Amino acid sequence: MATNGWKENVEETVRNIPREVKQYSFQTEPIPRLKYNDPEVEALIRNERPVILTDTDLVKSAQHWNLDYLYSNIGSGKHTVYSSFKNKFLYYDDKKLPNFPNLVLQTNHEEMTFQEFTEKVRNHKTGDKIYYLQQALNDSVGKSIVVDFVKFNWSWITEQQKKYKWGALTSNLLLVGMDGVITPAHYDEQQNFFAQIGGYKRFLLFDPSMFECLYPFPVYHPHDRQSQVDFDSPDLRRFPKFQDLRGYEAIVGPGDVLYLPIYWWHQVESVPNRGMTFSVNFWYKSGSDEKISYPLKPQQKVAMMRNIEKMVTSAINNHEEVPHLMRTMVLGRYT
Ligand SMILES: CCC[C@@H](CC(=O)O)C(=O)C(=O)O
Ligand SMILES: [Zn+2]
Repeated sequence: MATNGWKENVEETVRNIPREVKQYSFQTEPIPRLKYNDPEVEALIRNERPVILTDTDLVKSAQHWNLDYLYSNIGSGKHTVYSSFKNKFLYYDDKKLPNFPNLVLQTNHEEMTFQEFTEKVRNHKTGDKIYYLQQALNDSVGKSIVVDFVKFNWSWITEQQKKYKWGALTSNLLLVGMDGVITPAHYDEQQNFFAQIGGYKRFLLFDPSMFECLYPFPVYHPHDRQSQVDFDSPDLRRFPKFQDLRGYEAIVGPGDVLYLPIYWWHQVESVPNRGMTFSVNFWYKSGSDEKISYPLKPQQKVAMMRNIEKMVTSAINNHEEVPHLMRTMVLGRYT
């Protein structure tokens, strides 16, 4: 069975790819790339610092997943597929759309079988929409996919979950992207072991303290947790602190697992002209801090700001009044 890159020299490829990816206005430094049993790994994960782990065999049983194999084996269930005329797939929460009836969305999503998705990919011509399948792996998939899934290195990842006192595994998202798809900068409220199965992805990561440089949409907005800043053409009048942004960067290839800490911002780009990408993420609820220690960590301040925004929005009972109240509270008083 053709494997999609597991036979390549991933180390050498990830060393050479940086020349192929987009350059942005901000500086980045490399994310450490270590063997899973390197003594440094534990301190990095315990301190919620990102690290790329090699040789975990976490998803080695899926090394043969490619379009043909999934077409023939994933079954006839429906999958959520996002489509866009551009390459950016800015996430939105459907439940918050009613607040913004005039919001222009760059993408929309539809349910289709993997076979329908494959047809769209195979018949794609320049100028057509591009597609990004993003589907939680569940028991609707075919038997051989279940077998591959069961053979993931669950003993290793469950050992990590226990060691770092994380909460429950909430989902495994299967991500199948066409060449060059981009998930713009956002943060998630879960710990994430991001496993790359096929193709190469470039990760740009930013510490939770970069919240003030990335200007997320309001909590009640469909694009909650996503940055308002267009990295390709930043509006520095509205978002001046974007000029102070500093980040981390790395390429992940087949077999790599990125530990993506909760609340860390990330932008993810399928490396252009290297074909489709196949990934599975492992999202875990974060553990509860035994005791609060001061000063608070940046991620704790983000959680606090989110709670304040949620409380104000709910108490004032009209999201259109929130901006004025927030400005009244801060301008001229805390500025
Ligand atoms: C919907 C999730 C997309 C993924 C990024 C990517 O691979 O495009 C991500 O952001 C994450 O795993 O947290
Ligand atoms: Zn994410």
